[in-house]
Amino acid sequence: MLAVRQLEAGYGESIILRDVSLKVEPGEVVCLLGRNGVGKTTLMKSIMGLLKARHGTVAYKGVDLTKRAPGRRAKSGMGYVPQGREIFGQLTVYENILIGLEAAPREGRGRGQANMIPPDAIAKFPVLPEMYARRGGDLSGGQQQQLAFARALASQPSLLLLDEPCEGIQPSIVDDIREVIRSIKADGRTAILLVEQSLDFVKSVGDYFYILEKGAVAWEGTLTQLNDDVIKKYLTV
Ligand SMILES: Nc1ncnc2c1ncn2[C@@H]1O[C@H](COP(=O)(O)OP(=O)(O)OP(=O)(O)O)[C@@H](O)[C@H]1O
Repeated sequence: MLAVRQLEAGYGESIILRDVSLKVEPGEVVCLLGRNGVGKTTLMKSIMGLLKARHGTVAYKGVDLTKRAPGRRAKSGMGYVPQGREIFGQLTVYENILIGLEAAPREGRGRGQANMIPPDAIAKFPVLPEMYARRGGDLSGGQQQQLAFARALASQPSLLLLDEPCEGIQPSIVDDIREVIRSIKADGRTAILLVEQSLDFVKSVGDYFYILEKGAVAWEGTLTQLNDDVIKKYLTV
């Protein structure tokens, strides 16, 4: 479903990602690991089209999207929960979710449904409807993270890019997010690419793992292959 091939990307003069290739299939949670600054967020941005590829390709459902803008990638089914959440602080919770809905493909939605938030996106976060009228900026970090998730789910994506969804979040909401990821995985239709620092968390949801080092894939494998030696070599600070 998502196939990144020999991707090279960077900022200005500096090349950050070198020759990165990876795949994510529906029903699978693929985790992207690596120490701080190795290029995980840069890779997520490149997949979403927020950063141009200098070399290589990003293909999705068999279509080469490398030259397409982020909006068109979202309309093709990519949902993005960015690091730091990037909630619109002045907009209400409801308006924030509507912005996610804008990314949804128009076809398949009948008249009168254009502004309908899919019940599925909200059912996973029952606390949100109670806060529809509040400003996004007034929510706690954990509530904002749930909002960012619901905003991404509003477009009913078939690929979810999650960049550190548990960063700075209290344990009870981390548990909620784990359950949401598991339920999305269980439906078998959605592919998930997850960046997360907590090894316990990624081990509890992940099917396959890529480790980046200096912007390149240094290791890849399954949960059982992700042993103490690999962790010590590539992840321990
Ligand atoms: N907008 C930018 N302009 C220039 N350099 C950047 C920019 N964003 C990131 N970098 C650099 O790119 C490299 C990779 O950063 P990136 O945020 O992708 O790493 P990361 O693996 O996600 O790190 P972390 O775990 O700390 O979030 C770092 O050296 C960083 O300083």
